[in-house]
Amino acid sequence: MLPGMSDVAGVLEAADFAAVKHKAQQRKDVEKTPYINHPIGVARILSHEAGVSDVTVLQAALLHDTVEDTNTTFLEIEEKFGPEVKRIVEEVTDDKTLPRMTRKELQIKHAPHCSHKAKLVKLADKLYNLRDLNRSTPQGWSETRVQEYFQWASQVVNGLRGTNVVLERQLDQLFKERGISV
Ligand SMILES: Nc1nc2c(ncn2[C@@H]2O[C@H](COP(=O)(O)OP(=O)(O)O)[C@@H](OP(=O)(O)OP(=O)(O)O)[C@H]2O)c(=O)[nH]1
Ligand SMILES: [Mn+2]
Repeated sequence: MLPGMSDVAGVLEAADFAAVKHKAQQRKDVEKTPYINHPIGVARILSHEAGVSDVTVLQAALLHDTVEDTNTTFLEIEEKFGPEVKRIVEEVTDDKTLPRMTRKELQIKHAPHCSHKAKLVKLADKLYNLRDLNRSTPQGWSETRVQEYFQWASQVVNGLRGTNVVLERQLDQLFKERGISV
């Protein structure tokens, strides 16, 4: 964030940056929802539900999929938003050069070692994606694949516990509805 920039301006700067980066992308649902709805929704869960007001966390939430899913580099994030935001985004970024199963296993393995701020972003990301799965099934996903995503997400969330009571309670309710014991 540039020196002298207010908190509100800094958050809007991240929202604008993410919107530009994700502009050609859509969600996997039938309506082809603009991808930017997801990072904005994740930041909103943190501010409106989890009670998070830390600007670096809200910025990282807005930016959390830019490196993973667009041509954005960590250097770009660091130069524009500083080392702390860059570090959080780095912690929540999967290495897309790895096979999908490996990436999924690594998320379970790495979750307990994330910083508190990265854990907040990861919890809100999972909560948004699980609610989204309940709202609309992504194109090409079977009911089994949806259930497997819930199962996997519960394992990641188990490594993120003790971070935010509200988010964890919301997630536990969704797992319970799917018959997943946590
Ligand atoms: N539920 C849902 N997810 C969608 C939709 N469109 C895109 N996604 C994204 O798809 C990812 C989950 O799909 P997977 O097949 O499991 O993972 P992959 O894309 O990384 O291979 C999530 O990425 P992510 O945010 O990076 O989270 P993560 O699950 O990879 O940690 C999620 O944001 C949609 O319509 N519904
Ligand atoms: Mn995400």
